[in-house]
Amino acid sequence: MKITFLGTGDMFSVEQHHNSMLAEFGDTHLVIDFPESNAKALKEYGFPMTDIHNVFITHLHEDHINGVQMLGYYAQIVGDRKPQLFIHEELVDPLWNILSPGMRYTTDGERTMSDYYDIVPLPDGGTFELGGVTFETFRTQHVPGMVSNGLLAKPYFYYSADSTLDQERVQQAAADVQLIFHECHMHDLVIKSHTSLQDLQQLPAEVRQKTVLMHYHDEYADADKRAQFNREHDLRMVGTLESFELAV
Ligand SMILES: Nc1ccn([C@@H]2O[C@H](COP(=O)(O)O)[C@@H](O)[C@H]2O)c(=O)n1
Repeated sequence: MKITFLGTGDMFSVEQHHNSMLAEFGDTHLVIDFPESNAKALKEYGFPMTDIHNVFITHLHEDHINGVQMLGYYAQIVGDRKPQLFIHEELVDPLWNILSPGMRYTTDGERTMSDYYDIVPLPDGGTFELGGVTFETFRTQHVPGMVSNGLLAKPYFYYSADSTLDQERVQQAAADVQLIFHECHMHDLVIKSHTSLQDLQQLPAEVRQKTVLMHYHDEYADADKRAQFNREHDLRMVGTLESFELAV
């Protein structure tokens, strides 16, 4: 499995793309979240947007979904196939509420969400399969009351999505995967909906060594700054368009 980060920035990032990850495996792929910055990242990476067929949506903060309208239109107007959207069942209607002002009315009449996307609604803890890989979803501790999901793909990766640290879950998953992709705001303060470096440093050394930090603020858009961080820590930061090869 080849993992490529299409973006690693947080909500306020202007110097790097918003956080999103592409996993390529067998003859298929999955993109986690679809910010508008993915269009540029995919072009830079050389992956045509018309070839994006599978997207998992973690939650509905704008920086994770503000490219979903473009993807739907692009697939229909330039491409020839609707993308599948894997999404928690309680997020389907709220997502259409966000998209519909720009997508309901067309020059060919009214449209619904299923005219643009093949929706795969997932229950709490639901799983889905693509290319022989099972993806297990789980609720994350992001903002109280808000539905937000992470992803576990054994034996490949754990993806925290946006979350405070769920230490028990991370430690349990670490035994089954090669890498833990975990959000980390990298500010020297407490943000109640996100994870700090200090939080992640509480993980055992063998878990930290598998942990890759994503979704951080723009100070670390600078590659030299990340390289210095990576030299000084046992967990490491990933940069936009950086890739990892994960063995079966
Ligand atoms: N510096 C920051 C950045 C974000 N937040 C809170 O995080 C949530 C949005 O994060 P996403 O990346 O999911 O869009 C939201 O609850 C913000 O209030 C913050 O408090 N400080």
